[in-house]
Amino acid sequence: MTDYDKIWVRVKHVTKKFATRKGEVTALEDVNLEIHDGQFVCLLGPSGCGKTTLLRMIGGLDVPTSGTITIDGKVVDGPSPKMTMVFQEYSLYPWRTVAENVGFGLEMNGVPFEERRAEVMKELKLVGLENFADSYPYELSGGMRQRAAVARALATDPAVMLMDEPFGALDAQTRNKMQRELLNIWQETKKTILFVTHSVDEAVYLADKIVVLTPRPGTVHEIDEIDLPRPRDRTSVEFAQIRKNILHIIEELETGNQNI
Ligand SMILES: Nc1ncnc2c1ncn2[C@@H]1O[C@H](COP(=O)(O)OP(=O)(O)OP(=O)(O)O)[C@@H](O)[C@H]1O
Repeated sequence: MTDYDKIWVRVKHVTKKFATRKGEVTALEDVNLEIHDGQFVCLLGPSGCGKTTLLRMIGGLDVPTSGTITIDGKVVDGPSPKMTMVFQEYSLYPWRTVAENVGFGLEMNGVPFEERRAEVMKELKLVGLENFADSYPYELSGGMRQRAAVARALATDPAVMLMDEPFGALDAQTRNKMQRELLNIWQETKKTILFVTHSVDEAVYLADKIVVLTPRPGTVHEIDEIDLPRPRDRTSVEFAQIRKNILHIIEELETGNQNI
């Protein structure tokens, strides 16, 4: 059951610096964020503002330079079965069938074949790929591969799905279709989702909370949270109004005016 009061992810005063050949790069500075159970949160921001860096740290693939990230109250100290990541480039194993890819996490967790197959088929049905279980990734279109990647993420029943521009490589039509499908999956599974995008339209369409991350040269990164009405309740007029508000907030953040 979804309980909006429960906080799965808490990011507190997180700063991330990278040492590079040209000196130190501050990718994120003093970022704070909370993600509640069942929320669909979109992390929005221009290229290079630190979206992937934040997602990787939440997923335990990298560590903050300072500050803390907790999942369900425990400090993140590496990848955890509570979180799965879906990347833009699908990351499917080419030598495994779709079913074997989707069941990979379960296989690693020692789930027996019959049980695994049943779970895999359930997830493949959810993403509309039940007739492609025994196909190989190269036999699928880009959209179908991304659906397989979503099914693989869902198969291990994570508390939070971290999605890094998962539809960025798809054509506009397939991208729209995948967005609708993801919303349906979200409503059916009640998963908590943190979805990175640089598209304002995608964020407004998908999210019930948008977090805007904006780099301002020479100063700290700004982050602003906008709580939105549930996507299904929105009319096109509301959509346009929300989009306008978000663009205004981004503009204000970029010019450094905090009085919005
Ligand atoms: N491993 C690394 N080593 C050095 N600098 C890095 C590393 N990873 C990220 N950075 C730097 O940190 C900053 C944020 O990068 P990040 O990839 O998180 O941005 P992003 O918002 O996800 O960008 P995009 O939308 O283009 O994917 C950039 O200046 C980038 O060059």
